[in-house]
Amino acid sequence: MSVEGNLDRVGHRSPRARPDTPPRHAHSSGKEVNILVLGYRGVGKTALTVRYLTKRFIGDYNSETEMLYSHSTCIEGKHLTLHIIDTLGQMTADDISQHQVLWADCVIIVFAITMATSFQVARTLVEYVHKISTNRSIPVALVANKSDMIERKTVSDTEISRLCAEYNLLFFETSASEGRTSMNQVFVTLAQQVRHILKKKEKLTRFMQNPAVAAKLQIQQSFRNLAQRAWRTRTSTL
Ligand SMILES: Nc1nc2c(ncn2[C@@H]2O[C@H](COP(=O)(O)OP(=O)(O)OP(=O)(O)O)[C@@H](O)[C@H]2O)c(=O)[nH]1
Repeated sequence: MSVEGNLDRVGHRSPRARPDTPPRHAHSSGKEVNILVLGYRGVGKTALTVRYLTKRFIGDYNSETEMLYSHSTCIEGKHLTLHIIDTLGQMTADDISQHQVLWADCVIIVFAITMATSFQVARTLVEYVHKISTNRSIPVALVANKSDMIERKTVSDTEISRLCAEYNLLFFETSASEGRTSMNQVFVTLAQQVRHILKKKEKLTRFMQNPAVAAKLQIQQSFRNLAQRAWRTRTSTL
């Protein structure tokens, strides 16, 4: 297998095993990005992951094992390691591991434009990921794969747009069999988004740690406490 960058296949699981404890890679460290690939069976999760990593479309993939890949790359001039879990196809949200969603810095949800069921499952997966990750904003990409089979398309653009708008999803149309550029866009855009979110968080932390800001926040809090105490005294005397 020809390999782009430094691809290290670090592990795989036994047939249809549920990996409850994904490997620990530093969460949002800025140097490592954890990417989870979800979607109904046969939509092309492996094909598009392998296409991104190796530039190749093999056509026939082993569906019995879940893979974890570690891939070194350079994005916006920074060296990053992408850890990618290519999951076994999900039939319902019950097939997703909550631990994997919590492990992920970003999620790719794939459906095939030729398979209406895969879009319905994608919606369920989007809802599940949204529910599990409410406290941290993680970028989620919806990927419409098999765009080379446009004549057999059964999912409407209106449905897709509605879902993307509802959950603020990034949207990509891809064909693992026809080209690699679109795969690059998916993985690179997500990694960039993760880095931007991290940068914003770091900026906010630095701002909050500034002594002048801390003092100002403390004064504001004291005023708030005073106001609350005064309100409590007034209501208890009424
Ligand atoms: N025409 C076309 N076929 C594709 C494309 N992507 C994947 N396939 C084919 O679709 C089939 C399923 O692809 P996989 O990558 O194994 O799909 P998967 O989602 O990983 O499947 P599971 O592991 O069973 O969940 C294979 O026969 C692929 O060759 C695509 O973009 N276009």
